[in-house]
Amino acid sequence: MVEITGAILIGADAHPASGGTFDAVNPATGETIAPAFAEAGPADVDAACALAAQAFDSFSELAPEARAQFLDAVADGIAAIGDALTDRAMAETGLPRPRLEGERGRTIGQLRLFASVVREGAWLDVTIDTALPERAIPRPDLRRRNVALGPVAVFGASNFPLAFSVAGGDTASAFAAGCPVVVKGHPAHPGTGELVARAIQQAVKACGLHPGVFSYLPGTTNELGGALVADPRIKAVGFTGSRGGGLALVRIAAGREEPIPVYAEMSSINPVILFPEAARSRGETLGAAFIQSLTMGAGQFCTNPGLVIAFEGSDLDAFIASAATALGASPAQQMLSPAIHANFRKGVDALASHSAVKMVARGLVGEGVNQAQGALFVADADAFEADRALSHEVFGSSSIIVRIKDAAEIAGLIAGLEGQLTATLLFDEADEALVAPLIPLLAGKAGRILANGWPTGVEVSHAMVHGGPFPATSDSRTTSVGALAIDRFLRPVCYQNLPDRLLPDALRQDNPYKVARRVDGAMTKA
Ligand SMILES: NC(=O)c1ccc[n+]([C@@H]2O[C@H](COP(=O)([O-])OP(=O)(O)OC[C@H]3O[C@@H](n4cnc5c(N)ncnc54)[C@H](O)[C@@H]3O)[C@@H](O)[C@H]2O)c1
Ligand SMILES: O=CCCC(=O)C(=O)O
Repeated sequence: MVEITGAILIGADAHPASGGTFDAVNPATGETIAPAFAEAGPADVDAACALAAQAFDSFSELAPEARAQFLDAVADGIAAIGDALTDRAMAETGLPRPRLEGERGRTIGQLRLFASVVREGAWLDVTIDTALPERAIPRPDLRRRNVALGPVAVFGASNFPLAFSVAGGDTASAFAAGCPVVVKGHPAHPGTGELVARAIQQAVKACGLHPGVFSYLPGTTNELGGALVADPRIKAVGFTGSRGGGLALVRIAAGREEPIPVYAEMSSINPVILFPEAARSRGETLGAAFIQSLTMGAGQFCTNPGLVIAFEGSDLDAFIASAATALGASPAQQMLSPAIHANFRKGVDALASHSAVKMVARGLVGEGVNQAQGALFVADADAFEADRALSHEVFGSSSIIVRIKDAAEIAGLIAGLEGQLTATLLFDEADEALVAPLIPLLAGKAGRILANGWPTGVEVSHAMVHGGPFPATSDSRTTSVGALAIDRFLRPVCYQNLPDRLLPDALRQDNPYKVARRVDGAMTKA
């Protein structure tokens, strides 16, 4: 059984606290959970980054099969922790067991997906333009492959303590690319973080890798995160969390002597557009389904549907009545931390006291501390457009329904929105003439467009995009979930006229990795 000691894990070592400590807190009781956790400091950042830099050359040039085996070993290690992991995560986050078991499965599946991506080799993007010495202007032999960027700093998210944390999508995709990782642990689940970090540490050892491939820095301070991003040996950053936190890291990264990319996933209200025929034919059913999505995980999903745009009238009234009934009967839910609960309360109170907004339902009041009582509001389109604050994310189960008079208003509302992770269209066939012209507009605003579904519940797959224009992310060209996430940590290098014996294995004539290649413009099979 893996023990939680509160240590800082740097490479193969575990360092007890030498400076301050902090406590894990059970958000359901407010009680601290032992042990005390070491606050990592600047010397730990320095040591972790130095080791990561030393590990880079060997890890980044590892054969794909060996790196895939490492990812599989991390997955196996997390599975082997068993109930101790979900028990600790429940105590630290207040999330229910089935949710955490599902999230553990997703985390393990995500690591295995990246193992398969690494094995398949398309990420290398091997491209060969053979020499044309007889051409009027001779062409040299040109061979391109992708290489890893360098050590990556990962900031675990509070709301997915497994799938978006220590061994979450950022870490898995950085490892897959060949980048050592230094994780700044989220202070709301330090014990969960340490259990996973120790599983990674063991996988590094079992696979015979350089210990600097992974380090774990627990801590509460902004200084710790800032120092990590500022360290010159870090070459990219993965982050999921608040807009303020993400932007602070973007600024630090941009202000370095060598600026580096920050892939921050921050804030989204995930607009849903309800079309007239769908509202007429199944408004009541949709109202109840909306509340299920809204209240999933106490609304602490970045994909939470925080805005519904719908045509005013009796069908919308039926949708609202059904949603209000469902929300009115929905129990209060535990939130992740006192700070997140306080933020939620502040956001809901601001909407509740807004003169142009009407509250139509609240969820049931909770018994314990840090419980989210869902909230549903209605406003008219002109009021919504007049105050940008109404379109800011309220992290938790709060949503606003915006009434429009006609279809002409939708384009203006969409244009006024900030960038989003998702945009959802609820329509029947008879609505399609209204839907079609909006699809290009939504593609300009969001990373994923859904038809007749709900945005919560992200599939981890090859085609998934969990990204979008600012402030959904700080870089809309990519995704933090799914196979494409590996591209964030790669860069292309072209080798011109190198003799075969000096080429990296991926580019050699005999194709030792057996990967598909583009040769003289045409794809060849592996
Ligand atoms: N949209 C989302 O997916 C999402 C997810 C989680 C949290 N949030 C929002 O963020 C709020 C706070 O939650 P959180 O603690 O998870 O996010 P956070 O952004 O406050 O913290 C995330 C991580 O970044 C670090 N960090 C934050 N600000 C920093 C700074 N200025 N410099 C260096 N490091 C910094 C923190 O220590 C932590 O490790 C929530 O109430 C919610 O509003 C949004
Ligand atoms: O909170 C961000 C991720 C949301 C997600 O992964 C999901 O909806 O499944």
